[in-house]
Amino acid sequence: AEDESALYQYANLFKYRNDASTRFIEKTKQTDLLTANTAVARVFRFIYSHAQSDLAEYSLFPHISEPTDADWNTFKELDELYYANAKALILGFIKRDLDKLIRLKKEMIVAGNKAAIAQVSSVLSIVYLDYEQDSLNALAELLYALPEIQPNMNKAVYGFFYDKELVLFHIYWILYDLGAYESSYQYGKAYFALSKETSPELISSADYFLMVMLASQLGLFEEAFAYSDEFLTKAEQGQPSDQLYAILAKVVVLARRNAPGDIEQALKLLSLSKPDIQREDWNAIDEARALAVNAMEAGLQRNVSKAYQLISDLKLLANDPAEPFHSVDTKNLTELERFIAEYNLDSELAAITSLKLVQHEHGKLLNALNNRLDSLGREMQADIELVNVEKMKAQNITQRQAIETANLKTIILLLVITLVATLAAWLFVQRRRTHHLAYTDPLTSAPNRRFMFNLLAKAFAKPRTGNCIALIDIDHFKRVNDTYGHQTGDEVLVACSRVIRSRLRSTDQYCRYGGEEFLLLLKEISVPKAKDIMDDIRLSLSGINKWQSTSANFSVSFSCGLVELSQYNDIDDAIAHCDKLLYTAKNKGRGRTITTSLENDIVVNPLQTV
Ligand SMILES: Nc1nc2c(ncn2[C@@H]2O[C@H](COP(=O)(O)OP(=O)(O)OP(=O)(O)O)[C@@H](O)[C@H]2O)c(=O)[nH]1
Repeated sequence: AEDESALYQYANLFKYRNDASTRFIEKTKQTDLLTANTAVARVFRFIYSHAQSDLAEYSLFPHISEPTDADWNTFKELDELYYANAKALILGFIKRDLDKLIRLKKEMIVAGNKAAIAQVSSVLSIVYLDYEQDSLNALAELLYALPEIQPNMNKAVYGFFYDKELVLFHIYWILYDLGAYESSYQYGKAYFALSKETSPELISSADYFLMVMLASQLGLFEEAFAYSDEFLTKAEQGQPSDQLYAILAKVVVLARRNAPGDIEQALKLLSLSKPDIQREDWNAIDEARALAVNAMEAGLQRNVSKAYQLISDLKLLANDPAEPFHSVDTKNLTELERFIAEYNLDSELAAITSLKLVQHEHGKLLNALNNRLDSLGREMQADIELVNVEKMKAQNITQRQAIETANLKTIILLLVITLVATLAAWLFVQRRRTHHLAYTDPLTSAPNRRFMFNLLAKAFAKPRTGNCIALIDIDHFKRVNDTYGHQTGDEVLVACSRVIRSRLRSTDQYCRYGGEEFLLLLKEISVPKAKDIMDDIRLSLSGINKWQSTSANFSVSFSCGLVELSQYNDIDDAIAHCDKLLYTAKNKGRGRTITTSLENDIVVNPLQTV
């Protein structure tokens, strides 16, 4: 007969499954796992035989085969949660059958068993993470599981049941890997807070290191120092490499805070932690320690090339399979490298500015992602309700087989689509921004010379009859600056650009050509018509006499040279002649347009009150 208390005892063995065979067998002998002929025992024997291949030798049942559907049905009726876990472990880690695992999750959704769904989701997340290298889907599953998964209150079944600490831990690291540092820090905080209560021994040195790096990077120095001090204390009982990283982490916090005396203290910490024995006696750890300490020292002293060299030597050492390093070392080293780069960018204002720009966009992208993620965790209830509605509908029309839980797939798909779309949008914005910066005048938002020359080159490439260019220069602009100040001068330039833009036809183009000069390209137009447009612009501009930066009322005019392109061999000739005509316009009293064919000019509105 099936026995519920046996379940607990079998699950209890999970944590010994990788121990030496004798110890594991000794533990199993304290239960009836090796002798019971029940469905549950068969399932557990199958699970444990995977890690302990000689299990059959000790069992009454020398043939250990995969549980049958009948076994699973019996198991499920006995306890749904244990059933879901056992099956998920087999499908996820022994069979590695992702499709069946997803089907198991759907089965639990149909059953409305939240605890079981959370467990299957957790197993799914690890499968995505470890076997599929798919951290996004892993993240989706973890966030899905998070609201319903329980903290590790019962260490006896640790491992067989996934706990909230583990889920938070994975979210913390995945978000960090995705570059979502702020969210990573938030989940890290939750992970630390919970684990300190339930299982502080499971918080690793790498967890601490990252937490200190994240807090300090986010400027949360109080928290950073708190984590750093805990790390130092904990590292005292740890490996020499733990102690080293604890010191390096503290150095980073000091350097990032950079209060008076911080750098000195950081350098002192570094010099104290250099290996003190003779170089000939160094082992790999000493070597690594010296490299790391010297790299940080060089970084703090702004000797960047030396720092990078040392870090790269260190990475070589850490990647050497012969040496006793963890894989996390490489991750930690990347963090250190990032810190040194960031610290030394200080002197390069330009680089920092552009970096900030990028980070700003990056921030927006991550916000979008974070928002999507926040809502994901709350989807489980919706899924269950949806399935219930579907189930009722299906019962009504006696089509029970048509219960679809496509919603699950939709969530994950949506997440991926959102991410890809925001990434694409971000890249697009970046490209647009670069393009915009390269081709736009920042003051007037008019296209710049470079942009115009591209267009002019094209205008010259085609038969160019009927295309005109006009060069505009604001009259007595220096006086505007001298009388009302540069800010007002700027305002006039912006107004002028705006008027030009509003008066041009859609086929025309213009640019800010120089200080107070604008160059216009007017397509398929006669010289007199083009001149009309210029007069129209001048008239509109003369109507503007109120300014934000001054209470004075005045308006400005401009002089203009205008030519038709077909008369010239290249752009330079055309512009040079245009400039000459502009000069003539200035000499003739300003406020007019001079063309080759038309010498008549109307003074519309010379500068009135300046
Ligand atoms: N406020 C402001 N002034 C600028 C800018 N670019 C150039 N200037 C000023 O524009 C003025 C141009 O003056 P000038 O070329 O001497 O000629 P003008 O005063 O316009 O007189 P005419 O062209 O002879 O009518 C200079 O004083 C420049 O400092 C700008 O972006 N903002």
